[in-house]
Amino acid sequence: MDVEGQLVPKPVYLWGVLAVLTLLLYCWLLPSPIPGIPRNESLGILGDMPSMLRYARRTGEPTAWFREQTEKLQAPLVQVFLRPFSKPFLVLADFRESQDIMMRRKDFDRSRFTNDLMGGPAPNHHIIQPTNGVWKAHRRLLQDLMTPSYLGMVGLPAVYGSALNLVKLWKVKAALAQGRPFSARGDMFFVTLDAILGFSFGDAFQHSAMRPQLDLLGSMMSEESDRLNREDGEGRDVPVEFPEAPLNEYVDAILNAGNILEALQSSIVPKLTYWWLSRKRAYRRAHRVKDDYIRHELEQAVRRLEERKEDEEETWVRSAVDLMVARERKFAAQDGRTPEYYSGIMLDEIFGFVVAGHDTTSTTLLWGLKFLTANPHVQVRLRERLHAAYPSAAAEKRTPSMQEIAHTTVPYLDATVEEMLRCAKTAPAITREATVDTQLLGYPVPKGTNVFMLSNGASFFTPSFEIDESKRSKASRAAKVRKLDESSDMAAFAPERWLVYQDGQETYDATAGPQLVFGLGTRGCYGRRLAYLEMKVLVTLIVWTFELSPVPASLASDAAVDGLSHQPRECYVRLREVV
Ligand code: HEM
Repeated sequence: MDVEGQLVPKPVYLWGVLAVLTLLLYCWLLPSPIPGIPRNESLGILGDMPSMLRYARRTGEPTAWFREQTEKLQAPLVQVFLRPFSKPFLVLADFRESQDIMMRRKDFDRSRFTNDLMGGPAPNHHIIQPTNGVWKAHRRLLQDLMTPSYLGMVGLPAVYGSALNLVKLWKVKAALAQGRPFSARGDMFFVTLDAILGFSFGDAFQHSAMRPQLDLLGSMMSEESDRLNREDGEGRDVPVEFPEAPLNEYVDAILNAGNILEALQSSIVPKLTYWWLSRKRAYRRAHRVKDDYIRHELEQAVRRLEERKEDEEETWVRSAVDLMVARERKFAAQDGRTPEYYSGIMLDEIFGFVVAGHDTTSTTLLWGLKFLTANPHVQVRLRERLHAAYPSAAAEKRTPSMQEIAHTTVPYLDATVEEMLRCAKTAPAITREATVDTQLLGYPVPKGTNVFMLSNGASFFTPSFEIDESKRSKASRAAKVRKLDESSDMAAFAPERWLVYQDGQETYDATAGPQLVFGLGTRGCYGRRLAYLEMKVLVTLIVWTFELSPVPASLASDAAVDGLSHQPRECYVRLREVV
């Protein structure tokens, strides 16, 4: 006993209580795993976050970190802890199970993760909605935009026109570069931008990104070419750096308003990051200019619509915006309300086309150029098939016309584009959220758990993990899924994996390999048909017109960076005209 008759002095007692409380708090904050699902052991309260951030800083590819966890833990389903004090995220590396979740299961839906990302910049876009009445109402406005007839009427001219501009630009660049390589990044960015803006706003769209590039380079004199070659070094392998014309201010604003997504994508607290970034003057300005511009395009479309009679067919429609205002008028009449042509929904859905459809397509094409450059035999085979498919164009030494392309099927082209999409890993992970307590591969999955389904590892580029059939869902077991051939080199770029031969005929088979780049099921990519169209037209015109000659190894690295999509760090081409 001490002098005051206490067993333990008061300060010591208080320190003890504090220590116990701290310990309890620490234990409470520690990651609470889902029983049984493999994970990294001995994690602190920050979970896997430090490891993931270190990896992301070192490589620029956080999505590869996810793949590495499945490889390290040797399991098709693992759990990781990525946000402070939050539930685990599941990582699934199995094509068949991912297909099942997206195509058959009702207990998984759009993840709130998407809302964290897009909810700030585009709060009225359907991508953030669960599959409910609101989502359906938005999609009703866009209905038919991706039908073959609409794509033929609006999508194809927009894509073909911008592809022709690319060919023109590259002819000029090939002549100026005199056999030296140059970066294709800006050109792919511009050509896909024109395609999606032409699709969204129609042929009245004034602000092409490609035309100023053409004007700028077209005006360069031959002395300029000598200067470019002299200044940049004499070696055949030293890349030429071409000047780039600035973008129109509206186009620039649309892109800048979308660029914020890159910062949100890499943030561990995206909502807070959005709150902070959206206060910056540059962002507020870009957002305002972008909205003003879209409103202006909507006004033009409403004017065109009002020049039409009420009951007229939609044959006048020349852009996504035209179709949307026509639909809005129709639905408003059906519902007995005034049309809301300039609502946040209209603005965000149109903005969404550009954001969702531009970077993704441009990135996939950049990878595609790298794959073609590294695989000259694929170029040769594809060019042969194209010449056989368009004999008149080949005989007349001209580019295949838009109509010829629209009405011809070239299986080897389809296979090449599909293989580009697989190997590019443009969207290396698709996310879904459990809407109820459920099960995955035999493990309990609490409601609200997010699952990242990978397309950059096992069952895509390396053989699938062994999975006990009894652990799969009933629907998965019942579905007659084809066992994919995993005996060939899965990591290789080989369009042939998508081809089958029937009666000696080469045929493209979209189910012959694993593909998740567009997601799947009801919530799969809305714009995939437009993306295929763009890729087919651009790959056709590029391979028809140019040989993509090898570039030095120092310009051909596979390094990538995860932004809005999984982008190559560099993409150089060396062009030789072949028509
Ligand atoms: C190579 C090009 C493209 C890739 C790789 C791509 C990829 C994706 C992916 C992975 C998703 C999420 C799918 C899911 O959760 O299951 C998605 C959704 C979406 N994409 Fe694409 N996309 C591409 C082109 C386009 C284009 C050209 C457009 C528009 C014109 C577009 C519009 C959309 C929209 C609106 C959604 C949301 C669908 C919904 O939530 O219901 N995408 N895309």
